[in-house]
Amino acid sequence: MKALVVMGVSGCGKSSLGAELAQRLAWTLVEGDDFHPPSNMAKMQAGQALNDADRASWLATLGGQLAAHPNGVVLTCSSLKRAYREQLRSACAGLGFVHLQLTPDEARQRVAARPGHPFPPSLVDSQFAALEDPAGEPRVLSLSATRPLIDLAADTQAWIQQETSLV
Ligand SMILES: Nc1ncnc2c1ncn2[C@@H]1O[C@H](COP(=O)(O)OP(=O)(O)OP(=O)(O)O)[C@@H](O)[C@H]1O
Ligand SMILES: O=C(O)[C@H](O)[C@@H](O)[C@H](O)[C@H](O)CO
Repeated sequence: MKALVVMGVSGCGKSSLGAELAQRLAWTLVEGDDFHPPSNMAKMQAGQALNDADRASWLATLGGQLAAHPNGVVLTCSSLKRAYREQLRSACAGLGFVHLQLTPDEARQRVAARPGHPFPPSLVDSQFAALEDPAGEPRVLSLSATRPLIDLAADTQAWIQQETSLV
């Protein structure tokens, strides 16, 4: 496995774990949020949740990013719905997903504690409404997002090794 998506609702820790993993694995880090079209950023800043149409071109761009880094890539991307994950899988065979799970209250607290961040706490509920649990899909690791970052990174690394040795 040379490509991994760190997924989950806003505030779950995608950027934190993604950066840690990219450094440990010496893989390229692709921050999904950096690839939103300006219209998506404007919508979120205005307190409106993104819909399928808003996310479609963004996911296509992110699929291109995965394919562009065959030597190892960690992508941070909410990937809330199964169809979104399928779109990314179709761009990158063998793609793995690490799902950082936390409760709505925990997510709200984390998002509220980040003043200046473009994603408003008022949108957290819409993230949970859109979320389709990836458990049971191929190559998915679900972890509790409230565990220490170094433990999350270590468990993910062990899982990648295990998945890779099965190929
Ligand atoms: N394992 C952890 N334990 C405690 N706090 C954490 C952990 N991981 C991240 N955080 C904190 O939670 C907040 C959100 O983290 P981060 O920005 O990485 O989430 P995110 O999923 O990338 O969010 P978004 O998608 O909204 O950008 C930050 O303040 C971060 O320091
Ligand atoms: O699919 C989505 O609704 C978006 O990707 C959001 O999750 C945000 O981009 C991100 O969490 C903001 O920081």
